[in-house]
Amino acid sequence: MKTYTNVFDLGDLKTALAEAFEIKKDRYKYENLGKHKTCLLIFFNNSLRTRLSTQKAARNLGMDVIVLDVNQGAWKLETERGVIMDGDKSEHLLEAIPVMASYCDIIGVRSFARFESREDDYTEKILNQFIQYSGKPVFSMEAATCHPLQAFADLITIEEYKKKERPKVVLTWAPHPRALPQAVPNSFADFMNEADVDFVITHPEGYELDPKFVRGAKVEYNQMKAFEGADFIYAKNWACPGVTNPADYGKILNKDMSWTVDAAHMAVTNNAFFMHCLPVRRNMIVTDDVIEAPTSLVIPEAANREISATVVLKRMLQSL
Ligand SMILES: CCC[C@H](NC(=O)CCC(=O)O)C(=O)O
Ligand SMILES: NC(=O)OP(=O)(O)O
Repeated sequence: MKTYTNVFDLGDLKTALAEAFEIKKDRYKYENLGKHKTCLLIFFNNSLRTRLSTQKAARNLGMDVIVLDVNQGAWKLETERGVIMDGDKSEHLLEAIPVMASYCDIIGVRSFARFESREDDYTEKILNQFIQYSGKPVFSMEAATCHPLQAFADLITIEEYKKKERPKVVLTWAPHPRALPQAVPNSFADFMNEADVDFVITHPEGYELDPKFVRGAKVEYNQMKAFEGADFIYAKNWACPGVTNPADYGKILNKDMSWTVDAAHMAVTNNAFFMHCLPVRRNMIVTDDVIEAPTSLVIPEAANREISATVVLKRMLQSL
């Protein structure tokens, strides 16, 4: 595995799940694979789960780990080529990437959507420069349009808790005070469309996700109708993806609190499990009673981030 940026990089999902459950049984099974190998984790944005779980995964495999918060301590980076660098940015990505790559064997990158240009975000301009100029295997720790480590952990969680062979899984939009990326819902849809589930996406009009990720999923604008009979509810906020109206890309079009997932929503489901990637804005995305209920999986879901990262890093080490 040379890159991990989307579901297709993982190959057959049943095989990937088998590897995940093997690791879950003994997460140190491959502890010698990463001996004298270094994993560099580069963060352009904040993180708790990804920062901790990916370090743990690298250590499970015997790797050394370096964590760099680009905007805290390193030089501010220019990402545009051809720019006269007379401003506040001291270093260009085109030097920084090969320099950083010289100190490690595998690179993880977190670089959220910037909402300045839909084209720059949806062509993964930053992540692809690391892939192109580092010469090392690169995995996404949430880039502009995808968060595949999260979605793989979500799939593992659904596989562990499902009570039927083909569960109904609903991805629901919910309100948020900020304009958040589409990376998490995009990757969740990416994975659910390849998994053996009955997948439904529900959101207000105007929030249509990119067709590249929606693919054959059913889109239902009536949230309560979408929730009927659901086995899993996956809640997330995202800003306008700019599909219906490109000029609205990155905007907040709606803060309708009737989309907040509460007990009345969960009552029409098939006693569904509740999921969210975290961090979550309580009583915006979901009410306290729903996220604290026995059917809430947000903690085991977050714990599975160690497993998804260990599988991905194992495959990258095996490809060195
Ligand atoms: C794993 C999720 C990371 C990120 N979440 C946020 O930026 C939430 C920030 C906030 O709630 O203020 C997102 O929505 O993509
Ligand atoms: N879910 C997730 O990736 O959390 P962090 O942003 O805290 O890493």
